[in-house]
Amino acid sequence: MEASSSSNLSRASLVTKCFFGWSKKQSFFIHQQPNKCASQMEVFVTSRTKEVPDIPVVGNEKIGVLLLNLGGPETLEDVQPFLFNLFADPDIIRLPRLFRFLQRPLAQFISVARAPKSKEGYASIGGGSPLRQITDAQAEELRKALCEKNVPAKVYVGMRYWHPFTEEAIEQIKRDNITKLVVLPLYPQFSISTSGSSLRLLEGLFREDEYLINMQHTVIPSWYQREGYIKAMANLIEKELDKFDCPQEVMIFFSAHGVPLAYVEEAGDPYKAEMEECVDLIMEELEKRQITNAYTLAYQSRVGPVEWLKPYTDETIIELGQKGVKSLLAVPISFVSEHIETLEEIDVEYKELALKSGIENWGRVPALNCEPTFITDLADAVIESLPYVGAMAVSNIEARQVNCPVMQIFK
Ligand SMILES: C=CC1=C(C)c2cc3[nH]c(cc4nc(cc5[nH]c(cc1n2)c(C)c5CCC(=O)O)C(CCC(=O)O)=C4C)c(C)c3C=C
Ligand SMILES: [Fe+2]
Repeated sequence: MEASSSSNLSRASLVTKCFFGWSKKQSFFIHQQPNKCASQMEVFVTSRTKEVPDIPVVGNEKIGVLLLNLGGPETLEDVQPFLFNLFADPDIIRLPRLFRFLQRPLAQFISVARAPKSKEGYASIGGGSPLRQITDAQAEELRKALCEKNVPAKVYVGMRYWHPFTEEAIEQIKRDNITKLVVLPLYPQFSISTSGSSLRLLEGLFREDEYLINMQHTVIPSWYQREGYIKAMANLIEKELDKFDCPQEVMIFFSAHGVPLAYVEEAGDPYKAEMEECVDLIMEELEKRQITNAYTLAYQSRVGPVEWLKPYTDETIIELGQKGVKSLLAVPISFVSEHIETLEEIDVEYKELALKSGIENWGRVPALNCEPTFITDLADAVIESLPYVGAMAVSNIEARQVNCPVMQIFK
């Protein structure tokens, strides 16, 4: 497994390089904004991190942690410009170099076409994404956990497609004169389309900026293997299983956000391999607790006409119903916060489909959000990465698997 994911990684870096290269236009200015007043547009650091006026100093160092996340529309008015930012990302719609000039017109077209359906979804979960609020809360809990472990640090939130944008967090990091930075994508498993996209953006920002290029930093590329994270997931699953009348008869249904198949098969995205290993590790942890339920992994949320990772969640639910499975526990596995795809797609659409397909008992494991074991583990991940701050990885393969500087991820 390790050897094959290593070769995938080196292939990934080659293919992403030749497909995308780097475009300066990709940075800050691509973000589309709805018509907002200036004061709204200027908000960029989380309100919670703002409440901490002084940056803690350790020796001569000011430590920062940058949490990278996707971002989500906060109002229905934000939905179309948020979708534009998402589809304008060459790591989301991968066009051959020759057709790159079509990226933004295509993003405009797709975002306008998709907005009504997407708005319906956001309307049904209260009119916007909870992602900013949850990520801010995670940042604050992480700051407290680090402080309790005697590592005072300021925690920043940088979103890829909506406020607070990564570029804005970086500007604040510079204003705060942070001297050591740990970059932590809030995605347990690495995908070109998520952590990869955010890190590519950072790479461009660092390359162009004298302060950043000299700032000591490290990246934690993926962390699904961490014991604390695995235990936190197992705890949540165990607790939800106990709510069923016959817990041992429940099928544990891991549902991960999909990616187009070509990401894995052509671009060498390690996402599928990391996802499968992650599920194995969680099941091993459950087995240690004498929980030996049947389980399966499927992929949800596909968009557009191309083939995505299979099996698809909806088709698998129907098949399980046909096979006579009566109890299902859905486990969202690729993302650590509640979001539209847990609150709407799983809780409403898939639940309805399951009940129609003959499944009688349905449950869903909540996202980790600010679960204390999880936050403590994130704090440990940050602390363990500190010795790597400023250190170079030996190879670019190593750079995608261990802590390393941004510049080495796509080397
Ligand atoms: C690990 C998680 C995610 C992967 C991998 C991922 C890939 C991916 N996503 C799209 C298209 C869309 N994603 C949308 C929302 C969305 N995606 C993720 C996570 C992953 N995406 C999250 C957490 C969210 C929701 C944020 C929120 O507002 O709560 C959307 C918008 C919603 C919708 O219209 O359905 C789109 C579109 C692609 C194309 C892709 C891989 C190439
Ligand atoms: Fe997505």
